Amino acid sequence: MIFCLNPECQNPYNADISKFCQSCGAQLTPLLENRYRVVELLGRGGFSRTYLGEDTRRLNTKCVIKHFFPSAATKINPQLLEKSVSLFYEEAKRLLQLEDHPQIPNLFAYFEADKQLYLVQQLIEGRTLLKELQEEGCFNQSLLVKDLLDITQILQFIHSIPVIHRDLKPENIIRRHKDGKLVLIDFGISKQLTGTMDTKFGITTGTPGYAPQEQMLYGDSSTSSDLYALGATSLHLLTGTHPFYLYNPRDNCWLWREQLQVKGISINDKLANIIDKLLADLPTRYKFADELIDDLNSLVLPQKSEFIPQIFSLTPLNPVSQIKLKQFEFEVVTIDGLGKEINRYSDTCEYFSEDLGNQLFLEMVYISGGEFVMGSPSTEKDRDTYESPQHKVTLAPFFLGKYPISQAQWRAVANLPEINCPLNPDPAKFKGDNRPVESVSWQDAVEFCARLSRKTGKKYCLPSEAQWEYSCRSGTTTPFHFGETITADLANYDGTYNYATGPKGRNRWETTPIGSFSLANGFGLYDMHGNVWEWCADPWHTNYRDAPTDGNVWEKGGNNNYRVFRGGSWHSLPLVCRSAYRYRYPPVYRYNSIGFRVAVV
Ligand SMILES: Nc1ncnc2c1ncn2[C@@H]1O[C@H](COP(=O)(O)OP(=O)(O)OP(=O)(O)O)[C@@H](O)[C@H]1O
Repeated sequence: MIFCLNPECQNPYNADISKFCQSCGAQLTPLLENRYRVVELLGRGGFSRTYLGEDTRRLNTKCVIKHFFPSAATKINPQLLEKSVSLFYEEAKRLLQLEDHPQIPNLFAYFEADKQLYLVQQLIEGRTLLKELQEEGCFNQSLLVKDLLDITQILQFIHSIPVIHRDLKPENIIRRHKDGKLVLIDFGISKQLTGTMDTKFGITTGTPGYAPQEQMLYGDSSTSSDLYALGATSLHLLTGTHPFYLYNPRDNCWLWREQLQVKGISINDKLANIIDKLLADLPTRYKFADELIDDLNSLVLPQKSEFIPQIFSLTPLNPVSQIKLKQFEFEVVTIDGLGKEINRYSDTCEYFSEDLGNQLFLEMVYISGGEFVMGSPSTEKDRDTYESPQHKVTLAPFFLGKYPISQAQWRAVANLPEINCPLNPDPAKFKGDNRPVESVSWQDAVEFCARLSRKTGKKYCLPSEAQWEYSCRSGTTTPFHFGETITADLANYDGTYNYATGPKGRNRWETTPIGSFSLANGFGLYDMHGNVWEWCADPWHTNYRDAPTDGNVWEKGGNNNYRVFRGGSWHSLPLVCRSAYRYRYPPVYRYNSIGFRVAVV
């Protein structure tokens, strides 16, 4: 069977031998790119058709083929057409960028054939939540809470990039048959948040009923708008009524409680409050996924168990104060706001080398103590409230890894006897002995430090947030240790986006060997911006109010369900690579963008 790709064709199924469609006469293409066979139509959207396909070079495994097909009105408007093409390309880019998450389809291919654009992605075998609702009826409370938690964790991941989905609704969530997990699809109007990007796309701004007003009317979207759409999705699943019909725009109020009453459905007050907060106006709405996760967890886990790290405690047998230090030379560069080099100098620092065996060494740089201002000023572009208030911190001297831990170093330590938990000796996605290790959780990193401490008799640990920021800034007060901006020639991040007035560059789509940029910061440390995020020891605090001023790990009042990481990664926007930027994940999460470097105190 050959499927006719003419979107207007009324009867697209043709016999295998046909060259032209027996219904519309269009020329037939048996295999796209000599590889992908279209089998049937799955759906049609604003500017594309989605087909079920087969990959003939992978034993005819099923896949999803999206065909860019703008409407007639779009085709005759060059500006609109150009924007639609770029959105289609962005969808492919987004899938590639997010493929690390198991609940987002992988991108298989993006290509042009016969002057038409196609995107091929992983088929998620399952049922959309809309279909499930239509076939099984309204969701009960406990299923809804479980599903909300699952989706919110996916949102937490995409928001950390930061990407906004902008079209969350039951049609775009599939429950995967094989494991019951939810998968988020259709990144067709998703948006990468950058401080410099125009928020008005001018094409499509979400689905009425699900997208909040600020997104529908002004094209403004944020992490909060996806959470609003999640609230509207909950209402649909709970009541079986499209959220469009549950809102009274004249009186600006929701009617979902009335609807539940009519249907004789009652829900827990806490869940009702969560839904209210998801659908609230901007200032009072949930802003971040993890606030919602905490509230949902309190519904499913009445006695919430916090993750208590078992940190290996040891009195150093081999205090670093007795180690004879060596010196190394390094080069430092400063750039102006346009990314042009304005200063280059050489300097020296002291360090010691830890012998890991087999000619493998871990270089630890001496960081002299001192005072610095932690956090970003309110004038810093794209800064977040998390980074405030700025406060003075005075630190004692310590040692910090010259580079993030490499895969060879990881393997050497992972093969040492276990202390608290097993370690995968080869977890990284981007293989290479000299590339940074990634796909390791905070818990794994703590175990690494414990094993290394036992082997060496020194007290290895993750740096505190204060130690990390002090080290990264190395005396600078600018957004990056390089200066007012950053360029893709100096660090590994998504250089197709720029910071402030800095230039755009390339996106490498993978980690780079540690130290490959050959430029250090003022303390002799490499790769502090980009390459891999680096776990810090601290639990999460939403701002620096009451933060300690001695640079130690800030345990008190912290949320142990999250641990902080810093510095940005190979797929980060430059704004999140800033010295002051901070983010967090549960201590058990592993992603191919997160690694760590170690400290010795
Ligand atoms: N990766 C996938 N796995 C399984 N089914 C999919 C996948 N992607 C899309 N589908 C199915 O195809 C339908 C249409 O796909 P999709 O939502 O991506 O496009 P659309 O809504 O038609 O287009 P637009 O991007 O314009 O919104 C979905 O509702 C879903 O049923």
